[in-house]
Amino acid sequence: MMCGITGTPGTGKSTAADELARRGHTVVHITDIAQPYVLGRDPERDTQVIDTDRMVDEFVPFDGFIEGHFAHLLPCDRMVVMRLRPDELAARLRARGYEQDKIRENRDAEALDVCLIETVEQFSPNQVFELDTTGKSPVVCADLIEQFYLGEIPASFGSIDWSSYAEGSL
Ligand SMILES: Nc1ncnc2c1ncn2[C@@H]1O[C@H](COP(=O)(O)OP(=O)(O)OP(=O)(O)O)[C@@H](O)[C@H]1O
Repeated sequence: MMCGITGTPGTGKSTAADELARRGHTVVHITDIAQPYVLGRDPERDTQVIDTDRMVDEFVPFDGFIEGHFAHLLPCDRMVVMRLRPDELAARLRARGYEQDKIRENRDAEALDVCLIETVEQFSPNQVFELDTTGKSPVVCADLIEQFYLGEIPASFGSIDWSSYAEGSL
């Protein structure tokens, strides 16, 4: 059983995944396997361009958690989409030193459910768990992810509406 953990940058994916690793689960961070697939840099978006097609083709599934923004492209059995209220997300990205444009792009993507939509397009409803992390500690987030992984809580998504946060001033 391989469970993907995806979400907008800053929602706490790697922090929760590190907690799962501390509990003894096998955890792979996509950032640790992506290097051979880097095609170059997109200066406008200040991000690396990854050959995701080749990465997906060469990926070998395993038992555990695969964490990262592209996890929903991989052959996961279950998917967790981590969410964070957009104003909180913007504050976190500001604290990380992100440029205003990048904060706005990610805040708006979170407000408009971009990651969730991409995930539900790839998986069936009984595979997707949308986790609102707002106000939850990394330990509580890891607890909920673990319970979903073990089948102790059901798939669910679609109850969040943060559209009013999109395109507002920062
Ligand atoms: N549940 C939480 N509560 C409060 N702060 C958190 C929580 N989870 C993560 N953080 C903090 O938020 C920041 C972003 O967390 P993290 O790096 O885990 O996000 P991410 O989704 O993996 O981001 P990226 O996709 O850019 O790697 C870090 O400073 C981290 O300490």
